[in-house]
Amino acid sequence: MSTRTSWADLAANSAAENTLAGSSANNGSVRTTSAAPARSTYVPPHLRNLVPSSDPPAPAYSGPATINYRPGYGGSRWGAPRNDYRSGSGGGGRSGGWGNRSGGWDRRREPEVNPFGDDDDTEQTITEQENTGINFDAYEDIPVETSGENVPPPVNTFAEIDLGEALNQNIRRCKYVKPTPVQRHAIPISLAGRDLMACAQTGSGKTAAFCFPIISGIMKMQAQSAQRPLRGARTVYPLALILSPTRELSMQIHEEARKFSFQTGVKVVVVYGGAPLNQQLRELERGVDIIVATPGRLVDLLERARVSLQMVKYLALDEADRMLDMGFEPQIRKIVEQNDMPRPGARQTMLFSATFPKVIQRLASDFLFNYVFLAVGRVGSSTDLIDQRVEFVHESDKRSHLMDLLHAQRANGVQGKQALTLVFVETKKGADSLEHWLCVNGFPATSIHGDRTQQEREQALRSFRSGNTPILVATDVAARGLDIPHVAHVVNFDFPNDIDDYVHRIGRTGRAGKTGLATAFFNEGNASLARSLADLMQESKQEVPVWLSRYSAHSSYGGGRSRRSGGGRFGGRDFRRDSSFNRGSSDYYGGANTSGGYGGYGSGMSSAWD
Ligand SMILES: Nc1ncnc2c1ncn2[C@@H]1O[C@H](COP(=O)(O)OP(=O)(O)OP(=O)(O)O)[C@@H](O)[C@H]1O
Repeated sequence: MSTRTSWADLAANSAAENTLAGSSANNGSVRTTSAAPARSTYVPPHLRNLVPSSDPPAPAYSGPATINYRPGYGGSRWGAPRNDYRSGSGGGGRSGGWGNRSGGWDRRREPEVNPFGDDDDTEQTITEQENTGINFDAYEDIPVETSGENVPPPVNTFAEIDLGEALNQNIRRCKYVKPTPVQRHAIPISLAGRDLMACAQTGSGKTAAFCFPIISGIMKMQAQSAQRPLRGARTVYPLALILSPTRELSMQIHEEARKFSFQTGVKVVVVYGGAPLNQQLRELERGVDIIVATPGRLVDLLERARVSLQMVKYLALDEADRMLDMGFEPQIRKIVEQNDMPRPGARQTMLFSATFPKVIQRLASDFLFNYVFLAVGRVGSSTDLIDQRVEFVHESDKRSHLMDLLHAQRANGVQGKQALTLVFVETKKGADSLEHWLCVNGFPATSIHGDRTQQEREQALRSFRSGNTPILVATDVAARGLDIPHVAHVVNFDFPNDIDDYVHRIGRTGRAGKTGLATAFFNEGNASLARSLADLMQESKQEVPVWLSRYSAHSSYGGGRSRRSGGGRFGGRDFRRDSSFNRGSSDYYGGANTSGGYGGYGSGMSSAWD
């Protein structure tokens, strides 16, 4: 089943929806369950959150509930202003109104920090503007494809979905007036218990699309007083696992999930490499329902038997194509297949990304059971909210060209806290060197890459995010997922080796209905990507320079673009519909079926474009 994504018409109803969302959620399963006849296992509301989510008693602890990753470290190493921004920010502020509610994940031990109130006022105001001034109508014409058996229909409003009152409250606090297209489709599919492979453009709200069903599902489990097994003294048993490829993205997902789960009784903990393990262990010991993790640190915790995946009901892979490419696949298989995690079908699996090459789709189907494929927009396409420019620049001219761009920006008043510039380079050394050069030339810059310490990486991001250092030079470590308001310009100083990386990089701007600018420096060295780039630009209604068309005419698909082929204009996105994968591929399906039928494409499968 499929419908055209059309939610601009909902704008007029948004106020009514805000009201309705609350009342609808009152019918949610939390209440329903507590009123159910079988009361032998009834736990009074005031004790429900005392059912520990990990066995050992909490250690004495008086600090904040969140990991402090905001040390007072300067932004740039090269003389740009040092920033101690937010040094005075603390709790309080915006807890009024909700402070009396009886939620909270573990009130015995410490009060739940209000994630809506612990940032300074400036950022709060920015967030509100972000979401209320949002131009999601820009997505109105995006085609949506769903395929799979009995696909649950999309919703038009949050009020139509039974997410639970506490979560609905948080959605209102986030100022999310209506669901984005991917949310409209993905949330009902996940709430119906179906596995999902979802592809939607950068900045289109995928995080909430997988977080909401997980949080809502755990709230229901808690209301049913679902007990976790007796366990080893220090092992924790999360109910959901969210994996992401970078530390910073995991931290961001954690922050988002904490907001969404505020006062729901659902506890979210993040674990990632480069930060002290002990601190993360202590956090886990205080209780965890949802664990957000980078693969390496999670493997470490599994090997130490500090985390068991035995109780995992929900598995979400953000940036799923990256998680399953050659770099990460062995670790993901180890986590998902070689530990005690329930098999596909016994858990619910959700895979999300803006890009999903077919080879990776095929691999991913190992992890899924009778799943729904959802594509909002063309798989791997970029949003036309991003104004894409490509300039032919020889290697030796790149710096002076960048300088010209930055001077022009300055002259046009496009700079400062409201207009951040993100510059992507290929190598860590290149990032250091360009950062230095920019600073020396009067453009405050900082950098993020894999050779910087975690503290430095986080400080660089903070300094950029706050606008104190309005230029960030980055390797691909910052290419995916990061949601930084006010990134006005993404510069591909070095063109990436894969067109999908280009899609993710430019997707750091033009998010959530806002417009953005992306400039790429292109030269002979990138010729193999000319066709992929020209196609991508055309798809997103961009003007393709004549010289690029000429390059494109002489090049074959490269850098992953060929993976997009196979299908008509809007067809062939779900690899199961692609004849090259189906014809003569009985081995593949046979193999999958013998191991439990994962990924099969049942006879009742349907697919449609609107
Ligand atoms: N329903 C909504 N209404 C308003 N804003 C929303 C809504 N859903 C998400 N957002 C905002 O949109 C922005 C982008 O969301 P998100 O980071 O989840 O995008 P994404 O699709 O995961 O992007 P990427 O592919 O880059 O990872 C965030 O700032 C988020 O708060």
